[in-house]
Amino acid sequence: MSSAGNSGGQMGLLPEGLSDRLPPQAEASARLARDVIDCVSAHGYQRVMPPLAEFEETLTGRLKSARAQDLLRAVDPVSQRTLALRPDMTAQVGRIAATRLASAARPLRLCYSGPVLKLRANQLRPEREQLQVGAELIGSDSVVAATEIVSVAIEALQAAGVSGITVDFTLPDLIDELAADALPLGVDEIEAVRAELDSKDAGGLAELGSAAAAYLPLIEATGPFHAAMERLEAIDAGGVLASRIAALRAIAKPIGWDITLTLDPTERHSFAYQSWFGFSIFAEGFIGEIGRGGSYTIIHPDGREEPATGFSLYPDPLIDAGFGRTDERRIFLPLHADAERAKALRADGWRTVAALSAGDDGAALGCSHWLDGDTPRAY
Ligand SMILES: N[C@@H](Cc1c[nH]c[nH+]1)C(=O)O
Repeated sequence: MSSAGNSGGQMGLLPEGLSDRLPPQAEASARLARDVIDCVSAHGYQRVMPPLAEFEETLTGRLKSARAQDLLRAVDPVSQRTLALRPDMTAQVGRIAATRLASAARPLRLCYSGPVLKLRANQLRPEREQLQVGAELIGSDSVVAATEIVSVAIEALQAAGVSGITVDFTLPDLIDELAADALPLGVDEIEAVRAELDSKDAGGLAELGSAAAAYLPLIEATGPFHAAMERLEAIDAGGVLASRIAALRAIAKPIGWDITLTLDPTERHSFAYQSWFGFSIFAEGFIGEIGRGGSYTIIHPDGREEPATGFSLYPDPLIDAGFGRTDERRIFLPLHADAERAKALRADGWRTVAALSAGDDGAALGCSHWLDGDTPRAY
């Protein structure tokens, strides 16, 4: 969120990582979220508004393989149960899809926008509260579903004025799949191999022994999409890899030439519930990802599993950089200005700022114009 919020004299007024959005960024934030939601809605995604907090177990138990999370928790004096503030709305949408909308027709397209909260900030993003805007396609994790989600995510960012977009494809469950058969690893070895792959440490990986060293070529299969895909193809790991390679190529195919595509097959996302397909979105000039997405599995109350695919954008850095702002025309209305004329100006897109007393100063109140009789005049 805005650095303006916690800077200077405000230091210490709010807990670390939480800040106010002030004008004009608060409005820019709302406008940008609206632009993204409008774009997603135009593709048939209907809005849901889950609550800010819910029982901890419903936040963590609905998505398969969700990692135990650092959550901001409180004991609810009403139910005597532990509540948690949401760190992510995808799990909430999963709960809605598995319960109240369990019998709605599939595929079910839902979208959302709202704040999410992390217990701890990281260096890249010092803010603990972030705006999250996203869409979930429930009932499918097919190539067609993934293609739709990736293209809607890109279109939504473009609708918000973002250019220079890079999409980085990942294969979240690849290590588990390979370890189970083609490149076998013991259960206790998997985490060590993952850690070395996370840090792209070829030396460390080789030191783990010959079974782990079989994963070395995956480190090389990283970078610009087509070259990295060729290196991935050269790895002989049977059907697991072949089907994923074909799927990634199919998803990549319709993506516009103006989008940079990269591959990082072993990259892990923070929430770690993605199944076969994942992606991160970056924009030129911004450090860190501004969106993530992928396929995942929702667990219904009866144990049934349902595939889904979705994305979430985190637009705060865009707002800090001035996206979402418009040139607003503010006009000062002196005392006793004509109310009908003022109404007509508002209908024409002006923002009117009415004097409450003779001493009010329109220019100091941010107006570029004042109403002189019937005529707007520049200060
Ligand atoms: N909510 C996920 C992204 C996602 C949405 N749907 C599926 N994955 C995240 O923020 O990392």
